[in-house]
Amino acid sequence: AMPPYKDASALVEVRVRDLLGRMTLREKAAQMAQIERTVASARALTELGAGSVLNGGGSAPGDRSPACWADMVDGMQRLALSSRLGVPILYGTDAVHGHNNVFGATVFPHNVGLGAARDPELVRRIGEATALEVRATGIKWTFAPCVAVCRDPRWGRCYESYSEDPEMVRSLATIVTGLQGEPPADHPHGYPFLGSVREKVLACAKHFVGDGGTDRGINEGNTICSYDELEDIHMAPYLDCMAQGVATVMASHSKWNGERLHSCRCLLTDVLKGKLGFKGFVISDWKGIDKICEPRAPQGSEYRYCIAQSVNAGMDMIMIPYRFEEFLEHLVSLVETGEIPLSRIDDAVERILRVKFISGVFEHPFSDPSLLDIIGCKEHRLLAREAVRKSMVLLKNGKNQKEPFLPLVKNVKRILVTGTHADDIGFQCGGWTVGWNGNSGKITPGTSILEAIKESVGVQTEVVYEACATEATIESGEFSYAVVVVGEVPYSETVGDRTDLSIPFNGSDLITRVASTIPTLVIVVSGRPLDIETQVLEKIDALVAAWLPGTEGMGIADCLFGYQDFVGKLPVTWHRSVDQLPINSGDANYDPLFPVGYGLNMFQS
Ligand SMILES: OC[C@@H]1[C@@H](O)[C@H](O)[C@@H](O)c2nc(CNc3ccccc3)cn21
Repeated sequence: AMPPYKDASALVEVRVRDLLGRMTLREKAAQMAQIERTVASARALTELGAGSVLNGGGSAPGDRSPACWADMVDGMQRLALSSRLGVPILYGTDAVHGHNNVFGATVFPHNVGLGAARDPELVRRIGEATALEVRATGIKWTFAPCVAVCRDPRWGRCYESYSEDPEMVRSLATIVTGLQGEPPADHPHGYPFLGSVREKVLACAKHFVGDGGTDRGINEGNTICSYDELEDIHMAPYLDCMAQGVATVMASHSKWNGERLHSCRCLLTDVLKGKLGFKGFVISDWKGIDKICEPRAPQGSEYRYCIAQSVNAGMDMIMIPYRFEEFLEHLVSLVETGEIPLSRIDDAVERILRVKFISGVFEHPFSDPSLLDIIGCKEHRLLAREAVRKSMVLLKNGKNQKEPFLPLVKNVKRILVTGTHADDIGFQCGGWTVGWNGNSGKITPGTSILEAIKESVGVQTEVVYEACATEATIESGEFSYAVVVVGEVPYSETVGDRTDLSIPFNGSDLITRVASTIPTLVIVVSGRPLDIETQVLEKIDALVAAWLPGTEGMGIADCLFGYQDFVGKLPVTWHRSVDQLPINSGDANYDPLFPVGYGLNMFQS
């Protein structure tokens, strides 16, 4: 007869119990390992039975086409299914603003822009579209949403946070339902959920907990606050994710009052699994356990100790990603010596198997080619365009109260478009796009801001474009107005940590040169507020924060030319000077350049 764990009609917990009972200690330990795709060999997947595979940011197969991805994942699955018990892998990827590693995928605005749009239903629909594009490549798990509450824009991951306001972050946790599907009303609290095998993916709430609150915004740094503050500001969004049946949680590299999250039993086990009742599994971040021995010993050393500390603290799956066999030897040995109780291993594997059974991967282990052409489809790009439009924040509109500068007039004779970010898809997508840190240029199909402006103006209008307008051009006269598009180059994680938030590439200088002669709209393409000096702000006629809009630049033009009004409001404080940081709504003597919630419509000025 068919063993219960292979019986799709059996209860999940019955299947978990049956399979767990058949596994050797080594097979259990292997299920707790997540390895990188470049080391996912037949030995790792068939002989040793690693539980999960991921691609690190930017790591991609072949020409990174959708078909290439699906073939890769299916190939790995076939290897896993040939293991002794035929336990399929869960393949995970960072689809954090669309399926951003895949060439041709729809790239949505990063989270800070969605925070400006403040539309929970829109975010749910983005989750739905993202899930479909991820499933089209045979992948069933994304390391999203990041529910960080960013309290200091010097943090390199500020743009991955919806807002500095925990209530705003909580309201946008609806992406979990978009990604996973809506659990039934009687769904048990904390239990993982997945709606449809074909169209939904497992989500991962990250990074637990306090990643956005580190001192001076230092990535992987130390969040110094009381337990109440940690709970009220940084932990609150996890309740909303769990209420939607989020299947996995990723631990943060950061520390809380000096205690490293990756080995913090209190927060990972007593709070998350105990008090909050989380029944999915907790995964480490990339080489996250390697740092546990610091500062006593260099990261990556004392691996056995790091494994023991982390697993005993409640880590269920380790994103190793390269030292799999070493990990396996140590973990088996640690259980044999009793340094890690077998009951802890059984708890971890039970959680992992529970999520795997829930995900349907036992019944549907392979990709669904019929979904392939949904990647980057028109409908998803229109959804992204709507998100871009709703994320635009109008910060200045006219030099005096009576005459709004926007909407821009379409049928004018001649306009100037200039700035480093006017015609660069890579820049407008930001980090975690095709490459881990993102790139510049035509990295994937999309519409740049310049192309969107050209598409929107009248046929007689001459659009003059120079990345860095020369004096000769500026003085050549007859420009009805200029659009200066400046901002930050793409970055991710620590690479994005800044103490200086001035506009790169001498953006302020370009703005001043243009605005001295021509009526000027400035668009800032950035993952966070940048320094706008008073004299620059006074010189320009209008200012729009575009955040990191992704591939659908038309959404920006929709607002600039008045097809739709501006609805975006600041999700983060726009500081006057970095000397004020950290500065958050609710602070005493809160004196920002623009407060959280600020945003004009085009009739205001
Ligand atoms: O990509 C997996 C995780 C991601 O989900 C986490 O949010 C993030 O903290 C994270 N950082 C890395 C490190 N990525 C990396 C990429 C290229 C070279 C080396 C490391 C991996 N990951």
